[in-house]
Amino acid sequence: MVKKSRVLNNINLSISKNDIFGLVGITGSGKSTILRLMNGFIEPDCGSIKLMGKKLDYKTKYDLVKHTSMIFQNFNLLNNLNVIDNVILPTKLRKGIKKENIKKAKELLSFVGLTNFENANIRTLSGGQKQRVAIARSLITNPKIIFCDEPTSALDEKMSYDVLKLLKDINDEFETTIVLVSHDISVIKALCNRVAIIEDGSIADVITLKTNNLTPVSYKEALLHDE
Ligand SMILES: Nc1ncnc2c1ncn2[C@@H]1O[C@H](COP(=O)(O)OP(=O)(O)OP(=O)(O)O)[C@@H](O)[C@H]1O
Repeated sequence: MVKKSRVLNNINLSISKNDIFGLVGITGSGKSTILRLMNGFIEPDCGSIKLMGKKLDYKTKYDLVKHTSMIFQNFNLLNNLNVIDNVILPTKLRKGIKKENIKKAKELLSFVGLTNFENANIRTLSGGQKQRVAIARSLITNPKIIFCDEPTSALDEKMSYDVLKLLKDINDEFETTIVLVSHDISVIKALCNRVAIIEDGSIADVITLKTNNLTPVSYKEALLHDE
C-alpha cells in the first residue's frame, strides 16, 4: 500500500477577479501543488475549492476549467507543429469554426509580438518567443483565469521582462485574473498586487503589494532590491 504524506495544511485563500496573485516560496514549499488544485489537475483529500464562485468537483470540473488556461516554465509546446498550429491546438478540442480560430490566432500572435512567425518551426525560437507562443495559445480560448507556473524561470532578464509585461497587459486589457507561482520575489514584486507566502505547505502570510506600472526601469529596481 502507498503511504500518503501530507503536502499542504490549512490552506485558506481567496483570490479576487482581476487580481494578479502571486504564490511565492522556496522549492518544495507547495506552491505548484496549490496551483494544480486550483486548476483541477489534482483533487484535494479534504477541503474544497471554488473556481469563479462555484465548487470545483468532478461534476463541475469540465465547465469551470474550460474558462482557465495554463502557462508552464518549459512552455509545453509541440515541436512537431508550427507556431500557429500550437496556438490553435486548444480549439481543436472545442466547437468552433477553423477559419475564425486561425484569424484569432493570427491576432493573438500579433498581440504577443510575433507577427509573421505563424509558420515558424518551434525549435528555431528563443525561450522568450516560445513563452510568447504559449501565452498566445493560453489566450485562444478567452480564459477568465490564467495559471502560470514559474513562467520566467527558464528565461534571461530581458525575456523575463517581456513575458511579465505581456501578462500585465493581458490583465489590463482582457481583465484576466492571473495566478502566478514563482520562487523569485522580484518577479512577484514587479507584477502582483497580492501575494501569499508559502512555507512548508502552509500560508505564512498574504500581503497586498504596491502596484506600479511595469517598465524596464521598475523591473530592474525590483531585481536590484532583491539582491
Ligand atoms: N504527486 C506527488 N506525490 C507526492 N508528493 C508530491 C507530489 N507532488 C509534489 N509532492 C511533494 O509536495 C511538496 C510540495 O511540492 P510542490 O511541487 O508543490 O512545491 P513547489 O513549492 O512548487 O516547489 P518547486 O518550485 O520545486 O516546484 C514537495 O515535498 C513534493 O515532494
